Amino acid sequence: MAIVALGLLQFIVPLSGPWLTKIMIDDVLGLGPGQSESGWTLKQVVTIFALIYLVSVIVTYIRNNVMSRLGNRMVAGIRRQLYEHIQKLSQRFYDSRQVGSILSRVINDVNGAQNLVGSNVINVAFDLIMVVIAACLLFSLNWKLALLSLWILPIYYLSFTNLNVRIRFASRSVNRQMERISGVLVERISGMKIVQSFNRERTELARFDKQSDQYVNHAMSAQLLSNILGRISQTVGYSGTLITWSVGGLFVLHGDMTVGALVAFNGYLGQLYGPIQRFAEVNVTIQNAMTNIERIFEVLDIEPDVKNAEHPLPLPLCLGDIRFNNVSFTYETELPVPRPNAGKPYDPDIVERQKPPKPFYWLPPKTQPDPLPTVTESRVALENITFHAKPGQVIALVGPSGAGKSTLINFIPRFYDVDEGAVYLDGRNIKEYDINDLRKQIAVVLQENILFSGTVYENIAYGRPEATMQEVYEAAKAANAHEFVSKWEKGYDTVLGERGVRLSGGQKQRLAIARALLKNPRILILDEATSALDAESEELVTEALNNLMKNRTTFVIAHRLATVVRADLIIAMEHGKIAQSGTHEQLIRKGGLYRELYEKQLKAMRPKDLKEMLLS
Ligand SMILES: Nc1ncnc2c1ncn2[C@@H]1O[C@H](COP(=O)(O)OP(=O)(O)OP(=O)(O)O)[C@@H](O)[C@H]1O
Repeated sequence: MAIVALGLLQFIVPLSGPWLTKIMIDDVLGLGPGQSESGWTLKQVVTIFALIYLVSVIVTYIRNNVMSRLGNRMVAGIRRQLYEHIQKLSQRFYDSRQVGSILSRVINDVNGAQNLVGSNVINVAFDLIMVVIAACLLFSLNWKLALLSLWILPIYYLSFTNLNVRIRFASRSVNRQMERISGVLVERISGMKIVQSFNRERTELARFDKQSDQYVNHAMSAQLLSNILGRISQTVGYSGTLITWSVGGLFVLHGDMTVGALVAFNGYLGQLYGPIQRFAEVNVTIQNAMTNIERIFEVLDIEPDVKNAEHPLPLPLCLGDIRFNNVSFTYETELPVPRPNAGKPYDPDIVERQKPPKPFYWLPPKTQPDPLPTVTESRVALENITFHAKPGQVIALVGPSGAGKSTLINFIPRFYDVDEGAVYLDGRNIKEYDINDLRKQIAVVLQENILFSGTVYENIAYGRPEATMQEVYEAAKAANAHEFVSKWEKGYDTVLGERGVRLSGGQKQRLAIARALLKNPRILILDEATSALDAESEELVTEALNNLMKNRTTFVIAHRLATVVRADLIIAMEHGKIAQSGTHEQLIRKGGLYRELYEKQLKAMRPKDLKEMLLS
């Protein structure tokens, strides 16, 4: 409201200027008829001019401030909404996108959208009102001259209609190309060790150059079109002014118009053409921002596929009884495909520019972004999985690589939902529970654990920020992490992560175990560390894990025989199916996949570990 009021006030200056000029020339300077009756003095006119200028400066200052605040707040709101939304999306969303490309939407597209929200659109709206008022005033001053100077506007309209759609297409390519650049860049920067160790810097730079060049090409096409539009509107403006001076001059010479009226007419003509030209200039920014907004909505429109039931059941505390009933699951990954008839070999680094379908538009067309063509690649990962984990049991998942072990554990915290069959927790379908409550009961410790930048304390208390210092110490002690943390000068206030202390694999793992312990979950999901740890670390980690597993239903992707042998239920998987299940003794007796795996691992074991395992 305030902006509109201020915007309206701002009209006073440009609109009253030519009118006062007319009074100045015709009445005060005495160049028009009947000047003696109007009674305007030079002092009065100059004072009004001065007042109007002063108001203009103040109003513009306030308006710009209000607008930038509004723009920034709106953009911050959009960014928050986007982040909130992508947090709700399941792993399916993250499977088919690069981190950099998601980042590009949250950072680059939202920034682009700010250009629209920040200033241009509101200015354009005011400018449009200004154009209408200026046109009315032109007609009131001299309708014949007004008609003459307005006839060229359709040229502008048609060029705008036709060039704009092309600018929009080019802008879409600009943003898509930026997304490709971000995708590759984030991947390569996070994997810089690999790039450097394989001496691939030059190749990577060449790839970056290729992507960048394409970005420049797209951006240049958009700017070229915009430049053409700008020059057309400039030509329209100049032609209008030329017509006014030549025909209006004749009117004045024949006494059909006063000098003041002609000058005022030209002033208003400036207010008519000015906004049109301004619009042409900011057009590329606006079109770009519109495509940024399209892309933000593309993400916001993705329906989360893992979501709460309409009336979710609260789950304050669960027993941890888990039953998989005939669960099947297929990964569906969307892969880009070459555009049909593109005529060039497909290059994943390059976004080809799409051309608008029609050569000529009489009306501004509504264009939707053409989705990039993809093929869906399906991979059956699990078939008919049925088993029962009783509260407090340890379930060991074993099997060759790619058998489906990690996929199986993803359904318990609902990182994905099953395609067929169901997972039951304490006798009810897991989908019936409130998803936040469900996740409160589960802790996940993976092989490659992620710690965030922040202090040791913050990392351990990540799942329970309200935990007391004492609770954090106890969790760290049980996880065998207290000793190494307390040796550091700043102890639990030591900053980890990007600009902080780097941790060894074993230390990371123990902090992740402390984080899980503090959460005190009923269900635990573990992906055991493999050979990455040295003997001493492994011993400490194993002890920590044993502490963590006590009295919880534990699913463990087991790499160590000691865990497997002691498990209450061993599930041996192969090609997405359960090949065998039972206890160690049962499965050894039966023979088959499990015994083969067991014997293979037994041979590879260190004598010390073998002794330990047999004694335990
Ligand atoms: N995000 C994904 N998108 C598509 N396919 C996937 C995805 N994750 C896993 N797969 C496929 O599903 C199958 C099972 O994979 P999964 O990771 O569950 O096996 P795993 O037994 O845990 O293997 P590993 O012991 O090597 O970790 C494999 O064929 C794998 O290629």
